Amino acid sequence: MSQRSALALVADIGGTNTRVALADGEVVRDGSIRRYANAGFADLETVLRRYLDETGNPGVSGVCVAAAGPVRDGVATMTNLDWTITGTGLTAATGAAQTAILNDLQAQGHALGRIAPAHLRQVIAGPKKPGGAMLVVGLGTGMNAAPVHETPWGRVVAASECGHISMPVRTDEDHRLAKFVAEVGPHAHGFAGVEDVLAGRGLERVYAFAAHEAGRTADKRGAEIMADVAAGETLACTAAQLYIHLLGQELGNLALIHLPFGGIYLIGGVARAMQPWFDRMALAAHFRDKGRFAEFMGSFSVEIVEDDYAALTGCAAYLAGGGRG
Ligand SMILES: Nc1ncnc2c1ncn2[C@@H]1O[C@H](COP(=O)(O)OP(=O)(O)OP(=O)(O)O)[C@@H](O)[C@H]1O
Repeated sequence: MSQRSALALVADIGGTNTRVALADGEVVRDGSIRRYANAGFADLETVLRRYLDETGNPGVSGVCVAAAGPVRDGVATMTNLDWTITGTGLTAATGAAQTAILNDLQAQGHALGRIAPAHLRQVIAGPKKPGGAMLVVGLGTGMNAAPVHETPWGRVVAASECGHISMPVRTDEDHRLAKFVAEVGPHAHGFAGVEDVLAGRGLERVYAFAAHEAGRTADKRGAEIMADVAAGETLACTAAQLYIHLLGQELGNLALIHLPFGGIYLIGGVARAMQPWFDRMALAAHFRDKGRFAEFMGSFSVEIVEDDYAALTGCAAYLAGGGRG
């Protein structure tokens, strides 16, 4: 990839929703963003063709997509959706010769520094070192994270699949939850990964576990659980407290692995839904609960990104920068 695109198509493909836009160089065109529910489409190519039809078929010379799944040898496999994305498919759907496929968290990493301050809200206070490493953590249909490093050769955003490492286990209750998630709860698959407790369905599993512990059976969707939390319903509050304990633990683990002194950024639908409860349910205390490293944990700032379209900005920046990093 060496050419710069005049007009590019950018897309963020989550497990539930796909957002599509046009970009002039590194700037997402005002008013061009459209959102599609994946359930209504057979594949990404159909979504992109629909978008281009709806926008009068503007010629695009480049396309960059951010996919919620691993990208290997230029092919993305969606983790929570039966779609595979290839450069050939993108060219066939859009006519663009220049294609790039990123993991969605990598795209989010390329957006950092380009997000309007009004879309950022600090949820754990701490210093932010200019030029320091940063970390993006996504809590949506899936969970993942990507470290962001500024180098003399430009920005490098490393891909990972850290949503599929073991969930944090600190207390006896966490042990029981891990066993429940791996063996008993909804969608049990013999393993209790971070995504299994922290993504959208993760919150629902944590709620099912709280019910199980109370000798009940309960099955509720995330938005219903959060409405119950707002209403002060005991089971939902117990689940939210456990969720925030796990989130704090895991964010602390990731901070110690990557040392993001430039800031930690939370994105995704579940992060935004949970955010009003972070202070009341002591996210910062759980984050800093690292024994003799408790004070050190004060070196990190955590912010929520309230812009649901930041990955599109990241795709545009990546493509305009020549597709490196
Ligand atoms: N108010 C809410 N309370 C709890 N969970 C919610 C709420 N709103 C959305 N969610 C959950 O957020 C998830 C969707 O988040 P988001 O829109 O960030 O997903 P996505 O971009 O499609 O997913 P991903 O990129 O992680 O695959 C779903 O699991 C949904 O259940």
